Amino acid sequence: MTGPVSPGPGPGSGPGPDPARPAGLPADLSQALRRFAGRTPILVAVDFDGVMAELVDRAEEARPLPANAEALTALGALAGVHTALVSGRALESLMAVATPPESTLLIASHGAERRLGPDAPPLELDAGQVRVLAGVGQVLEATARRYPDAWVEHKPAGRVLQVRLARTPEAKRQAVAEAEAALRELAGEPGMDGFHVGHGKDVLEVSVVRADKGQGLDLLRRVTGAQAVLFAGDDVTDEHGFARLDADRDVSVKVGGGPTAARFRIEGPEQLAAVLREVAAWRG
Ligand SMILES: O=P(O)(O)OC[C@H]1O[C@H](O[C@H]2O[C@H](CO)[C@@H](O)[C@H](O)[C@H]2O)[C@H](O)[C@@H](O)[C@@H]1O
Repeated sequence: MTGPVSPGPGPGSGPGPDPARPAGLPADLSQALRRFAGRTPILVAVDFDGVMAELVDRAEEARPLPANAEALTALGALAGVHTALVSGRALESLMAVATPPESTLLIASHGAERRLGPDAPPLELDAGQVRVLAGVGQVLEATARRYPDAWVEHKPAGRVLQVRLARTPEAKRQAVAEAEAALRELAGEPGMDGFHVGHGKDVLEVSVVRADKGQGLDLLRRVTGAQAVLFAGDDVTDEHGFARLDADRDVSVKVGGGPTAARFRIEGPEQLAAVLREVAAWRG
């Protein structure tokens, strides 16, 4: 394993701005990216919805902003840089909307599914998990039927109540509250308590496999041998990832508003490419 590489010229080290470095990021983030880029190997891990891509009404219609996709692909081509998408989406759905290059490592279903090489072993559920998943699906479908434009997304290990299109904010809250109450009842039935409930942006997620993005990042750090990790995410589920980062050597970036443990913040997906390009520029 090699040590930190020479950081090269940067802010304050010359008479003017470095022409190779894109302008526009806050100075403290820029400096953190410079330190991050000076380690080898590094891992750049990015959430998909709300980070690589703008949020849209129908999950299957989300696409990465072209500038983000180009910048992540370019980073992944650099020596000593690993790239990853770390998403709550099912692996198949993530691959369909993100169309990442083969070199991009994929953590999907919040960590329950992964593609770390040419073959991604399929997620296998035991009979008990299959039964619980069916029960969860019935509960969420019953709720969705009562709310026009609510629908249920299927994943190999979970079901998601999608309420983004529900008519009013009150209808969204009520649909989620009803589903939670019905799930509590389900958990009281014999052998049916093996599920985990999480919240996201206009979604109620239920999984029969316990996994989170923090575990996903730990795994990526292990398999890549990364000396430092950058993780950018926008949702509450990404806080599990931020919590696993080291304040000194890693870089955590919250995308958009809301409380967070991340050290840095950018306004939205349209600012991500600048972050990625800056890492590439500091790597030289
Ligand atoms: O971890 P992520 O990559 O951010 O995935 C989290 C969830 O993303 C999807 O839902 C979100 O994006 C949809 C499309 O923009 C949007 O309609 C929805 O309201 C968002 O919550 C996906 O459908 C979920 O399964 C993921 O868990």
